[in-house]
Amino acid sequence: MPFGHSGDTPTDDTIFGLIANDLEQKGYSIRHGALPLSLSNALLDYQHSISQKQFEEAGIGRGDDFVKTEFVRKDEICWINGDSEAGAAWLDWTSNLKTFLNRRLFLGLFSFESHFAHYAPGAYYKRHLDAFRGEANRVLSVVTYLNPGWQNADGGELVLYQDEQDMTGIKVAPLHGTVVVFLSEEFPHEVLPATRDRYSVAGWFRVNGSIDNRIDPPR
Ligand SMILES: O=C(O)CCC(=O)C(=O)O
Ligand SMILES: [Fe+2]
Repeated sequence: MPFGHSGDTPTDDTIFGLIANDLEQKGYSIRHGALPLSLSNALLDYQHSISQKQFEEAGIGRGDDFVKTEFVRKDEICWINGDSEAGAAWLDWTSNLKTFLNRRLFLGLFSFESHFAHYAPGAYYKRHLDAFRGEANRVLSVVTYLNPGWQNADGGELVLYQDEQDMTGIKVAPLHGTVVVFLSEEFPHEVLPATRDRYSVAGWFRVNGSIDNRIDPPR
């Protein structure tokens, strides 16, 4: 059981229950230590093993609308498929989360896409929403962080704003194993620059957006 739980760590269903309650009450959830440590470690090891050329500069939009906008974001990304053991275990964990949330909250989540992200020192992602034109079927965003030993002075916080008017937001340090989940269309957010490399996985659950009998075409 390579990515299982040791005796006194909470089970996935306990964590999923807490996330579901948060989503029901607030529309977002911030849970430290929610990702099993063995899975966080495996994802971090795997991310370090991916060669630089497999990472791409991140852009905005998809298909013909895709643009690289340095002004908006400066991270590098690598999409996750199930080919690696760590990637498969992550997709398994998020699939279980999806099933749990669909049962509890009737969200109708259908598919999931996710990528590793690397923010070099000074990199950022300006305030944005995750669901925009052509991607209105992104329903739920999930982010987890892979940064053992992160200090407050390292910066790199996610700032989650309650709505378009909120200019203060809630700051979340990108601590190893912290999981943040929020409704993609409701919460503007940004990533502040850090003084060290910042590693994460960002993903999105979508409802079924089938077009022309192509089932929920991916990005
Ligand atoms: O890394 C984070 O904290 C958030 C990343 C993000 O907002 C995104 O990739 O859309
Ligand atoms: Fe985002």
